[in-house]
Amino acid sequence: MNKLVWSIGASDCTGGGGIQADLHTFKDLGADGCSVISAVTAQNSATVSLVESVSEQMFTDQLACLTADMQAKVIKIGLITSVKHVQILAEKLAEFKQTWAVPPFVIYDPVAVALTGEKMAEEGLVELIRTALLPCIDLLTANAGEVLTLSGHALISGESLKPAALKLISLGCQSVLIKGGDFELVDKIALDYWTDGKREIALSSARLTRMESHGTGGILASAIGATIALGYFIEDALVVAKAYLNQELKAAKKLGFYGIAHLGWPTNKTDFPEVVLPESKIGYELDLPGTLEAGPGFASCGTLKLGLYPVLDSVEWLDKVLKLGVKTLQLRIKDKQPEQVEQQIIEAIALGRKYNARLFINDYWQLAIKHQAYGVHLGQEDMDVADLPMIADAGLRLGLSTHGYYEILRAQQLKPSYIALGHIFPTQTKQMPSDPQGLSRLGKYAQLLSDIPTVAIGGINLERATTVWKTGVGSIAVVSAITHADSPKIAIESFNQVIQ
Ligand SMILES: Cc1ncc(COP(=O)(O)OP(=O)(O)O)c(N)n1
Ligand SMILES: Cc1ncsc1CCOP(=O)(O)O
Ligand SMILES: [Mg+2]
Repeated sequence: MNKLVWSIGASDCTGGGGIQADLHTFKDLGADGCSVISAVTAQNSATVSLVESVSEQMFTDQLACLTADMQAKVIKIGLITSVKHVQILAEKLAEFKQTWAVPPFVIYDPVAVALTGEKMAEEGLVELIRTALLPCIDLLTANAGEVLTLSGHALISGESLKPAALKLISLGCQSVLIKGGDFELVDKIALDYWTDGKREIALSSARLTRMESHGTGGILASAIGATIALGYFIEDALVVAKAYLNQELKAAKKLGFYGIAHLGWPTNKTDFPEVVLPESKIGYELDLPGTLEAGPGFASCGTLKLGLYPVLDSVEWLDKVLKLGVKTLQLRIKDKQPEQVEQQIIEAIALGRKYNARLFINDYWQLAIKHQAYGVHLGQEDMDVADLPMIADAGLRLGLSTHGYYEILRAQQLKPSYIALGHIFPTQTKQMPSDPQGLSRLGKYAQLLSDIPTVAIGGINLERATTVWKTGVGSIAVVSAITHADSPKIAIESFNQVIQ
């Protein structure tokens, strides 16, 4: 897999920022890195004493040499001090996007654009960045000063973030992350806001500072780049990068000057940000769309380990597996009108009660409430339309599907009864819009969710069950491994031997 990130920017002799910190971050997160140096800086914590741009020829040749060897999956741009370099870059990025088999994802962290006229930037640079560079950018990561310089919008309140980001998008970049590292809209909270003009994401973390804070924005952008190069969606990359930076900032406190600990992939749940829900104080201030709100949570399943979890499409199948001792199961009937499934739901619930089993109803949450089911399972799209407080008030358990870090953190805020993680392997049972996540990601998610029941789903069969179980996940959900088995009885017994 190509997981190459190019860092285009300046050398920072402290190693705390610039190309040095970028390459270190890529490697630390498991991506590969190359660099194109635009300028060399002599600086320390007190001053930037000299900045020298490299020649146009040197800048162009570095790009040409790298292109000849291997195209980048992600290009991360940092400090660019020369008008000529911006022109070359804009031309080259347009060419890469048109001619490469896989167009690169381009991130721009507009270091020092707020310092025009000083050592870091030539006259006319900002205007050219606005008109020529921004249209080539997939993700602009900007702090308050950079937002002001590039968009003319001052960030004075939560409400001011969205118009500023939309202004930047109107200049041509595909999406914007406004970083809250250098301004505080909410007491003691570092709030990051992302939008592509359609979706919006806000992430909050306790504000952390370090002795020498230059370079943190670049590290965040590099961590996003590395994570995207590894194949994560943008929303997951934002979450992982913020967790990575939090981890670094905490450790750097102990390291002192320029301290960047580079502690690898973040796994500690206290480093991960909270997803801001629309119905929350900050959500209102940001005017986030949607109705999700953190309530008191859903009834508990009484155990962290839900064990083998067959997902079945008829009452006959439920009856068969209940007789074989299954204790967690789901009725999943797709694409029928409620009146067509109500009788089966009634019978399923009665069977679940008879066998004292944890029976979840997929999708039909109103019928599940009406007939007092043990629980409901909902997907991401279902969550937007279902009345979650009503499900909680009725005392039903709730299981939620998730497909990555961002959805997991958002689901966690809702305090569901379990979180499903999928799909893990290729599956024939359902058309999935994304690639399978694999065991390594499953292990990372399971580690993060050690205090809530987790369920792995998608393409899990007997051969794969042992490695899945070793990730620490609390349950294995299966469809075809039971319904296509020569003997469902032997299949269930064999799964139960793995899941102890
Ligand atoms: C245990 C479990 N995990 C995931 C799913 C998938 O739910 P959803 O995303 O709502 O998709 P459909 O099942 O409705 O197609 C599930 N059903 N059960
Ligand atoms: C419903 C669902 N959601 C994610 S994968 C999946 C199907 C799992 O079926 P199988 O166990 O046959 O791969
Ligand atoms: Mg569903």
